[in-house]
Amino acid sequence: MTLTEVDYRAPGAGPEFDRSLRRTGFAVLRNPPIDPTLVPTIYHEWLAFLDSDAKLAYAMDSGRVDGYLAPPPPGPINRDRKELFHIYRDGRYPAEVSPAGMRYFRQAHELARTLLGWLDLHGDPQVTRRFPMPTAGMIDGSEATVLRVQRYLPQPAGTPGGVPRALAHTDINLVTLLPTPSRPGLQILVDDEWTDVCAEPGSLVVQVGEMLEAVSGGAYPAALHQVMPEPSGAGDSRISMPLFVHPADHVRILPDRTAGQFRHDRLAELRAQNWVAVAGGSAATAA
Ligand SMILES: O=C(O)CCC(=O)C(=O)O
Ligand SMILES: [Fe+2]
Repeated sequence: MTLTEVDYRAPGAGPEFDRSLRRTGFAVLRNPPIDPTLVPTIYHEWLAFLDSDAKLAYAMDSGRVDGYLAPPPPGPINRDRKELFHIYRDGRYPAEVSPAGMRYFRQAHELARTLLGWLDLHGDPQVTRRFPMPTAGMIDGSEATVLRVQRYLPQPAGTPGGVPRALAHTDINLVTLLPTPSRPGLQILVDDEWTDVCAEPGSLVVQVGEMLEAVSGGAYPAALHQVMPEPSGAGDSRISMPLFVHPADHVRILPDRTAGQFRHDRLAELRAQNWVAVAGGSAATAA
């Protein structure tokens, strides 16, 4: 399948974005209105931070949802081998890095609001009319949105080529904004085929999450995605930085479930399935 890319600045970007989301569950957005120096700066600074022991002072102890989560110990290969740091608007932020991560959070969140507004403007009124409120308004005042800076460890020598770096999953939130990671590997299932989504640096992949699928009665299908190793084998570590955009907790996603309940229930299910779930976003690792 050929990937359609939506140029944020082009006339017709809104309707094209909406069509792509409805047809495939995701869209690749070029020229997003985000300072282009931020993502490379963050990858550079956070690689050094994650290489240091300073990260350990921010451990995501039990009960906390912000901060640093270590990779799983070596062992079964069917676990996502990555370490990560969760940044919430009001959560801990490392003193060892510049404020670029926080600036990115704010700019990407503002962009998410604009993109959800495109659904209100250009979506099928039959679908959006049934939403409990305008889509863009769903994220106003949300405290659950989380920016995850994560590093996949290099694959150990001898790892079979077909073992994913991130197991296939859907994100539980409304939409996810993913700037181009430091290495390729992301695949999204489109028409029953795993499709490589390898956008050029400076682009953003926007994925539909389970809450947007639920609130739209399936009109916007959640993107099933995974991260595959590079064909060359072992490979480098890989940094990616999804922003999991959540509605405010009170927003009614289903007649019997608010966004807060939806998140709580899905995280409980993921824990029960042995995913090491991290409140706020998708599950981080599977055991
Ligand atoms: O690293 C990527 O490319 C995707 C990450 C992802 O899907 C996730 O963390 O939920
Ligand atoms: Fe994901």
